[in-house]
Parts: sequence; structure tokens; C-alpha cells
Amino acid sequence: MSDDAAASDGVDDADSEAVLDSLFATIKQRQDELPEDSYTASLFTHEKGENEVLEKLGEEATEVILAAKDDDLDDLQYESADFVYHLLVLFAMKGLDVDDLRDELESRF
Ligand SMILES: N=c1c2ncn([C@@H]3O[C@H](COP(=O)(O)OP(=O)(O)OP(=O)(O)O)[C@@H](O)[C@H]3O)c2ncn1[C@@H]1O[C@H](COP(=O)(O)O)[C@@H](O)[C@H]1O
Repeated sequence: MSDDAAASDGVDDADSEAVLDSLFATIKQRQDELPEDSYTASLFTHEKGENEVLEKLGEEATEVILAAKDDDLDDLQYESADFVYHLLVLFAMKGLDVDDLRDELESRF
């Protein structure tokens, strides 16, 4: 999504440090508004619901592992982003927030 598109959706422009917040805000917006042309919204309306997202997480985790085993760093980066995106969709489905993930990580410092 371009910055212009994010802004027009009511999501603030994100600097690199705020990208997870911006992505999570967009996911929550898709969950609330369910636009027809949105893959994210389709995950919230899919008949398999949460299981669809859990399957995706399994697939993406496998792809992350295969990319790492192949030392394919471009693919590792790409598949990791797919995994993190689907993890944030799962957080939204479960009523968790990206701040909960941040808090958990910070508690381990
Ligand atoms: N970050 C993502 C994002 N990451 C992954 N995906 C989708 O997740 C799906 C992944 O499925 P697959 O692994 O099967 O990938 P594939 O490309 O179809 O197939 P492979 O070649 O990987 O096997 C693809 O449809 C991707 O487009 C994402 N879809 C949306 N977003 C972001 O979510 C926000 C809302 O976007 P909409 O969903 O368009 O509303 C925007 O900020 C988007 O950038």
C-alpha cells in the first residue's frame, strides 16, 4: 500500500519504526469495515475463519525455514514479512493488539 493510500484510509504515514503500528491499524480497519476488494477483510469473512489464518501461518513458517536452509536472504525477508502480517491478523482476530507483542518483547529486556 502506498503512503497516499494509507493516508486516505485514515492511517497516518508511517516511518520505519512505526510500520508495524501502521500495518496493524490497517488490519483493524479492514476487520471493522470489511471492504470487498481486501485480502485482509476476506480472512475475517472466510468460512474457515481463524483456521485459514492458522494454515497460512504454518505455510509461511515452513517457507521461512526453507529460505533459511537455502541461504536465500531475499526469500527469507519476503516470507518473514508474510508470516508477521498473518501473525498480526491472528492478533486482531483474538482481540490482542500489536502493543501486547511489544510489551511481551520489552518485558524480556
Ligand atoms: N502485508 C500484507 C500482506 N502480506 C501478505 N499478504 C497476502 O498474503 C497472501 C499470502 O498467500 P501465499 O503465501 O499463498 O502467497 P501467494 O503470493 O499467493 O503465493 P506464493 O507464491 O507465496 O505461494 C497473499 O495474497 C499476499 O498478498 C498480505 N496482504 C496484505 N498486506 C497488507 O495488509 C494491508 C491491507 O491490505 P488489503 O488486504 O489489500 O486490504 C496493507 O497494508 C497490505 O500491504
